[in-house]
Amino acid sequence: ENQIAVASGPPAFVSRYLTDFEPIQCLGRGGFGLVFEVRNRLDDCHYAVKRIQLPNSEEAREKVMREVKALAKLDNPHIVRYFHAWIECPPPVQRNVPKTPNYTRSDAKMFLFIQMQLCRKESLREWLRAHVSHRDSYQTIQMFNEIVRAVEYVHLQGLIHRDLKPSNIFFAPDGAIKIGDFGLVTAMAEEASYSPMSPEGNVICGGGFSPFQRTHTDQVGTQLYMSPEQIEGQPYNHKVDIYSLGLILVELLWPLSTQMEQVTVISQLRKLKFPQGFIEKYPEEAVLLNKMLSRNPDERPTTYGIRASTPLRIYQDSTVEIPEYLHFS
Ligand SMILES: Cc1ccc2cc(-c3c(C)ccc(C(=O)c4c(-c5ccccc5)n(C)n(-c5ccccc5)c4=O)c3N)ccc2n1
Repeated sequence: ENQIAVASGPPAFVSRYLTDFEPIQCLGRGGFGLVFEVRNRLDDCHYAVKRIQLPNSEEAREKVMREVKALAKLDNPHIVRYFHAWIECPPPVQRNVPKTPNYTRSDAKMFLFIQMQLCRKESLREWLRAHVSHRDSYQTIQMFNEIVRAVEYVHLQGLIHRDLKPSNIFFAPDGAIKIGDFGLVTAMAEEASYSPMSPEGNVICGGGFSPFQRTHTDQVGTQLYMSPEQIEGQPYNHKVDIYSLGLILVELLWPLSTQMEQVTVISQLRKLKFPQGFIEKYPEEAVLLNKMLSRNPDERPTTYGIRASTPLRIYQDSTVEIPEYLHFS
């Protein structure tokens, strides 16, 4: 007890990310986020870890934490699987900022890490581009049914996805559809000096394009699938997801080979103008889509109404009858 504590300064910072995981490759980067494929050093499994630089404002920070608490509770075969989340506060970095000769600035940043199931490298966006010539309508409707089931689960939790689009729909290693929010904030904020993603100095998110990095063209898609009420800043509800599902259904049924064609067809669909020949080929789907793409959210069906519709009815578990009053409420 006579020991005198020797002041050794603050404890050395130990990054949980660097301790528990070996980075394998960068999967995407944005202004405030990075995603890496990692190998867990203990269980030897590969995961995806998203690092989000927490905003400075307390309100914005609480919003991010609400998102994490909500996603952590989701448990559905068609929603990307959550494993763990934690926060790291690396020591502030002192560096000379060249603006003035003696100016130095410390960077104290907080990072949120989210560990999720690793999906296949291509999203539905890439899948749609790669499967233009041969596309089996039974398979695509089956895929759509899985997406609808996932959205139905989200709605039954009292949540709204708000950003359904092909680049937010991935595939599990076994091929099952997985919805999530695979995006990263795109405004390129100043890269934090502390970058836990490059511990050995050899696995970094280079400045170059990475498969999931959002490009300018990708920005074109940012609002393409968004409901009118969201774009116009009006109050909205879960029916915003139904609008996005309508546009996704058309893209699954009607192959679009270029980004230009995609933007043109979807822009027309937003005015309820279908591509030449679509209504003749898919008359029942067109009836459903006219409701899903209605400007009036109340006219759009619920996910129950979608699953009970003629084009999708055959894909349902026939023992479960969906009551009529749930088709639109
Ligand atoms: C090949 C590949 C590439 C990127 C991946 C990213 C992820 C991923 C990671 C690592 C972390 C989170 C998500 C994700 O879907 C998110 C989700 C989410 C959304 C819907 C369902 C499930 C999760 N949310 C809410 N948020 C979020 C968190 C804080 C603030 C704002 C958004 C997400 O980041 C997410 N999709 C998982 C697997 C990946 N696989």
